Amino acid sequence: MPVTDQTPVVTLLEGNTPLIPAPAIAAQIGRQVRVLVKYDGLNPTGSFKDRGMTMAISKAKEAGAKAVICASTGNTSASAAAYARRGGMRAFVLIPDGYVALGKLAQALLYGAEILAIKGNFDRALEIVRQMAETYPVNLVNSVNPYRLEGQKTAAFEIVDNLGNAPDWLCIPVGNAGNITAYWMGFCQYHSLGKCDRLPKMMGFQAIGAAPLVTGQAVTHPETIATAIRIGNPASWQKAIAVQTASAGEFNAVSDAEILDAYRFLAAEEGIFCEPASAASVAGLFKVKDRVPSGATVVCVLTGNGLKDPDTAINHSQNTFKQGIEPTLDSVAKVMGF
Ligand SMILES: Cc1ncc(COP(=O)(O)O)c(/C=C/C(=O)C(=O)O)c1O
Repeated sequence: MPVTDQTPVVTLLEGNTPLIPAPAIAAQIGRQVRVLVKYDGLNPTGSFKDRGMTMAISKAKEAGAKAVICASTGNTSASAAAYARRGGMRAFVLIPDGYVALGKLAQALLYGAEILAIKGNFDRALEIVRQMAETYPVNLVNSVNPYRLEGQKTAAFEIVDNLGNAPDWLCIPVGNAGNITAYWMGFCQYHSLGKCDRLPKMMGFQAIGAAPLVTGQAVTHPETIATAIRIGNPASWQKAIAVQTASAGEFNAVSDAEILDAYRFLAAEEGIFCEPASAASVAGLFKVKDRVPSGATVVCVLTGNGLKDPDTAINHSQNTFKQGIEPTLDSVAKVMGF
């Protein structure tokens, strides 16, 4: 890691998230395919961003920064705020007004972020914060900051440490494309250290309404219910293409309906509540399941905790609950069907 004894360590003990076997997903594929999910929603602020933020904020503090800035669809702003405030710095966050999930807004507010909700999307916000960091004394902590990727690559380290090798396939949701780039960095670094004797096929998935890496064209008005990946012009576009080429990987698109089906399946069949964007990795695996080699080991990255987006959970749950039940044993037993 690019740190020295002089680097202050701003940490919330992020990382070391569980790699959970997913037998119900594997059963949908068959052919002795093994599926595990890397549940990075269990990081301190509830998403994988913490891995990169501990590094970016520690290095910003080392450089004497007094303030950091980021554009965000929500998770970056929550994580930047938590770590910057812990590091004694101000955190300015630009978010697309009206398109940030409730939990993420709650976090940014409570962590003390200085929130600027712009009348534009993430891509426009990113353009502005890049100009801000060039003009004013604020340190940019979006994933164009290389220290973010250096932190996020640790998830790949953990997967290899846990499996004893790299998986055959890695399925991951893609927005700004920093995370897929970071995972590949981690697998390659571990491979060069002899910690694994293979590299995974990197399978990136985008929402159909926000899939520039699939179509090859930037999307001016990206739209998807998975607001975390509602991004039309990925900052790490070229790096992601390089990962696709080097890993013989693919970028595929999944519909919002497919994302929501996988989102509900993960919760109701595996007991794992992730946010909609994260479920794109499983929706994508389901979509290409006939092409998974028999006996392969597949890891799907679940990038954010489901609690981040309670509105989508309530509005798109296919579950209901009965109300106004009389508070007696008989009434309850009757409703339960006894
Ligand atoms: C849950 C979740 N899953 C996947 C992604 C895509 O990762 P990248 O491909 O590295 O962008 C994001 C990204 C969110 C932001 O970009 C932000 O928070 O500003 C996310 O929050």
